[in-house]
Formats: sequence, C-alpha cells, structure tokens
Amino acid sequence: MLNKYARAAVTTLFSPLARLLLRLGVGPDAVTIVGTLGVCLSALLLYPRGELFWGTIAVTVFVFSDTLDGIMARAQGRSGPWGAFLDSCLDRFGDAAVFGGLVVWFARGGDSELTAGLALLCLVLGGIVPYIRAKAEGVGMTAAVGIAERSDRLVAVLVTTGFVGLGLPTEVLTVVLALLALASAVTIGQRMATVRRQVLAAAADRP
Ligand SMILES: CCCCCCCC/C=C\CCCCCCCC(=O)OC[C@H](COP(=O)(O)O[C@@H]1[C@H](O)[C@H](OP(=O)(O)O)[C@@H](O)[C@H](O)[C@H]1O)OC(=O)CCCCCCC/C=C\CCCCCCCC
Ligand SMILES: Nc1ccn([C@@H]2O[C@H](COP(=O)(O)O)[C@@H](O)[C@H]2O)c(=O)n1
Ligand SMILES: [Mg+2]
Ligand SMILES: [Mg+2]
Repeated sequence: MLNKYARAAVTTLFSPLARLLLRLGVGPDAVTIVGTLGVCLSALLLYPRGELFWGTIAVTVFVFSDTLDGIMARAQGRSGPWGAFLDSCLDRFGDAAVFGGLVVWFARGGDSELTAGLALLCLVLGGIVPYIRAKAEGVGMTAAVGIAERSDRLVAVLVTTGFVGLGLPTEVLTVVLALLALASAVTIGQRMATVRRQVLAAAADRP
C-alpha cells in the first residue's frame, strides 16, 4: 500500500541526496550493499541487547538506502536486471535481520516467548511473500499485489518497535506482530489468487 501511495513523496524527498551521491561518484550497487550491511548490523547488534529504540533509529537510517538505490539507478538511466536482482536478494537479508534480531531479544532478555514466536512467524511469512512474486515473475506472471508489501511490513514493525523502545508496553508490539503475520498470510493468498487468475486466463486464451 505504501509502495503505491508514498513512493512519489519519498522519491521527491530523497532525490537531492541521490543526485549528490552520484556527483560524488557513488553508484547504486554500493548504496544497496552498504545499506543492507547497515540494516543487518544495526538490527543484529542492537535488538538482541534490548536497544529497541536506537536499533530502530539505526535500521531506519539505513533502510532508506533501498529507496535511494532505485532513484540513483533511474537517474543514471542504468536500472537493469543486475540491479533488480541484487536489490531483491539483499532485501531478504535486511528483513531477516530485523525480525531475527527481535526473535533473539524476546526469546532471551525480553522474556516474551509469544512475541518471539510472532516475530519468527512474520520472518517466515515475510520471506514467502516476495518468493511468490519472484516465482510468478519467473514463470512469466506478475504478483506485485497485497496488503502487506515490504514497505508496509517495515513501517509497522519499525514504528512499533521504536515506541516500545521508548516505553510503550511490549504487548503493543505483540499485537502488531500478530496483525502483521495475519496481513502477510492474506498477502500470500492475494498473490497466489492473482497468479492463478493469470494462469487460467492464459489457458482460456490458448486456441
Ligand atoms: C519514536 C519512535 C521512533 C520510531 C522511528 C521509526 C520511524 C520509522 C518510520 C519509517 C520507517 C520506514 C521504513 C520503510 C522503508 C521502506 C524502504 C523500502 O522498502 O523501499 C523499497 C521499496 C520498494 O521495494 P523494492 O522494489 O526495492 O523491493 C522489492 C520488495 O522487496 C518486494 O518485497 P515484497 O513487497 O514482495 O515483500 C520484492 O518482492 C521485490 O523483489 C523487491 O524488488 O520502496 C518503496 O516502497 C517506496 C515507498 C517507501 C515508503 C516508505 C514510507 C515511509 C514512511 C515515512 C517516511 C518518513 C521519512 C522520514 C525520513 C527519516 C530518515 C531517517
Ligand atoms: N543497485 C541497484 C538497485 C536498484 N536498481 C533498480 O531499481 C529498481 C528498484 O527500485 P527501488 O526504488 O524499488 O529500489 C530495481 O528493479 C532496478 O531496476 C538498480 O538498477 N541497481
Ligand atoms: Mg531499492
Ligand atoms: Mg528493495
């Protein structure tokens, strides 16, 4: 949803920084790689120590590299299959680190097995959602739909984790993770139904 409604605003916000980096000789692949490393290190070093607020701030700073790299590639007129492949693959590391860091914290010092379990469920379902899209595109279909795309999942988990780090009860995050798991499961259903419709339509069109 955010991908649809917020992308234009976020693109306007980050375009000056994208142009500056290009002028300095920094390429989109470097931004993709450094951004992913930043997300992974921030989430895996800070969340397991219970640094939920500062972990979220650090992850947020780096996660916007995923918006920046695409803007830079398009500005250069060099968006291509390698960049799309690299971007998608590295997104999976970032997502795993964010939810994985929460799993480790809540299974240990955070002392909430339910929250840890729900974070693990979000990690698993949040891996299946983009897999369906990638597999659909591999067989010539599209599946870029759903109520919980990556930016939606990240905003939900980061905003809530940040506020829990500031003192909001953990139970709020537990509820948000439960809703996020549900929304991810719905997205899986939406994507599978979309692909099924395309397959049936293609079969009906065949003589
Ligand atoms: C007091 C509490 C403090 C808490 C502070 C925390 C605040 C946190 C607030 C917001 C965090 C926002 C994080 C969102 C970042 C989104 C980054 C992102 O995902 O950008 C990429 C995305 C397009 O994705 P891609 O095409 O590159 O990737 C695709 C995606 O991975 C697909 O996955 P799927 O959807 O299928 O699961 C894959 O299938 C596909 O292969 C892959 O290519 O870009 C966008 O979506 C653009 C829109 C982003 C909208 C972000 C909204 C942010 C909301 C508020 C902005 C506030 C600005 C503040 C700036 C602060 C800077 C430090
Ligand atoms: N290193 C990169 C990263 C991305 N791209 C291109 O941008 C598209 C993704 O754009 P986002 O705004 O969603 O990040 C991706 O499909 C590539 O075409 C690139 O070329 N190099
Ligand atoms: Mg990107
Ligand atoms: Mg991406």
